[in-house]
Amino acid sequence: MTNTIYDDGASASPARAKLGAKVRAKLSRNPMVTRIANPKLEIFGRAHFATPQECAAMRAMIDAGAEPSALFSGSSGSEYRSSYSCHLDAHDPLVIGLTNRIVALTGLDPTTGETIQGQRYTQGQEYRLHCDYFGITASYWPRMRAQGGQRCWTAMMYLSDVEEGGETQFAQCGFMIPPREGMILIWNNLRPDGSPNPDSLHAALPVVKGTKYVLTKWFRERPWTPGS
Ligand SMILES: O=C(O)CCC(=O)C(=O)O
Ligand SMILES: [Fe+2]
Repeated sequence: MTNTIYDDGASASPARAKLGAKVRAKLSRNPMVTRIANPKLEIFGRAHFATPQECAAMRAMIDAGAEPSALFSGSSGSEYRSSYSCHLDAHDPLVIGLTNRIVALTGLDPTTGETIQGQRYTQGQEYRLHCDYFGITASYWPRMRAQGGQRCWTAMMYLSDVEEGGETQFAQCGFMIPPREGMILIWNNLRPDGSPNPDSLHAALPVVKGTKYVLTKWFRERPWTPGS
């Protein structure tokens, strides 16, 4: 007899649906949070989540730590994501404080959150269309599955305005969001039933003028254990 482990990474999941409902409820009752009305995607925004001083400090952290972005698969070509990125030091007091605030805002379990990633896009740099959830046919999926499973929610904060370009475009949903310093976006990469939502497809459009800085924190369905 073989041991078959049922892989629900690409299907509906009551556990992920429950997680989605919890975060949705928490964000929906926060008067500082706005839901961006769209039938295809659950996405919320909160302006001035971080102060200009905090944003400046985090931009400096990214400038100090930036190295060319690595994509998981490595197969999409170097032009796929041309920004510079780094993992922020999880022991830095500012990073700890911000992480705590993101957790408080969303109600997500802090143990499910990946390390915050900082990214910087200079003129012409972009992050082409992609989904944040994992495809279960990808070579890295078995490892990602063991290390916390699907990415459910994305919290992304703009650390700068951008003079021109650099919008976050949700291509299937017909809208894009211009970067505003201090604003955080939180979206569900899954449908209400916990299955991956292809309409969460998004891109960081090329920066035309100026420099764009963002922080991204992805949350998994289970505690994140990168070392396992
Ligand atoms: O920089 C952006 O606007 C989008 C970033 C993004 O999609 C990500 O970090 O997953
Ligand atoms: Fe993304």
